[in-house]
Amino acid sequence: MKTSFVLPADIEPLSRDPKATSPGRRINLHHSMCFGCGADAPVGLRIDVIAGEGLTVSASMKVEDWMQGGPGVIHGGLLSTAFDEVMGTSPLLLRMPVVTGHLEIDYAKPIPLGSTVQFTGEILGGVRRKVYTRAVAHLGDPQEPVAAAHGLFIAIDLEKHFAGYRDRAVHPSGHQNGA
Ligand SMILES: CCCCCCCCCC(=O)SCCNC(=O)CCNC(=O)[C@H](O)C(C)(C)COP(=O)(O)OP(=O)(O)OC[C@H]1O[C@@H](n2cnc3c(N)ncnc32)[C@H](O)[C@@H]1OP(=O)(O)O
Repeated sequence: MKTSFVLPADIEPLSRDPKATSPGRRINLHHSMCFGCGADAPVGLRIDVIAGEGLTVSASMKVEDWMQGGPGVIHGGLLSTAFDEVMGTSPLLLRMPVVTGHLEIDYAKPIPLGSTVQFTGEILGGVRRKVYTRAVAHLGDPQEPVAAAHGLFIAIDLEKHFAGYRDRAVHPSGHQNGA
């Protein structure tokens, strides 16, 4: 699939953390109200990202009617959100919390409502705090990708990064902190 994404020349291999989620198990370190993965989010993708071997992950997502963009097909921005979730979860195999720094999507074919998108993702390597990832989406035949993505994720200190925002967090009860 064509892409304009270029990996840096100084990219280095990264290693799976020995305590990372075992292959075949859901990576579940995020929170329940997340739009991408949360089970309690009132609207969301509810994507389960499954650890694979090495630095790989997989996921699937049923394309529901509310995800429509063009008539009968998924909205492209929503697909990019799914890629963000799949790739953004993968650095937890390094036991490294990250946020998205840069995301690129290559759309190859329309994705019909009612289909199930299968994602495979992998960590390609890193430079300092930067983690480079790639993911591919297909509808059942891995030889027929419908889209692919590259993501650059930046390692963060979770407490510092979200300091000043946590009082706005919405909880499953529907209440905000302090409300
Ligand atoms: C925790 C579990 C996660 C589970 C799954 C989550 C999936 C969903 C993920 C998301 O959607 S996160 C929400 C969207 N992203 C954000 O809100 C991030 C907003 N941006 C920031 O907070 C800051 O810009 C950021 C933390 C990414 C970086 O700021 P810093 O001040 O900490 O670092 P700095 O600016 O020095 O950048 C660090 C390195 O990244 C590079 N960099 C940063 N942004 C870049 C960019 N956009 N493109 C290319 N490189 C970038 C930067 O050049 C530098 O490279 P070098 O090491 O080579 O100097």
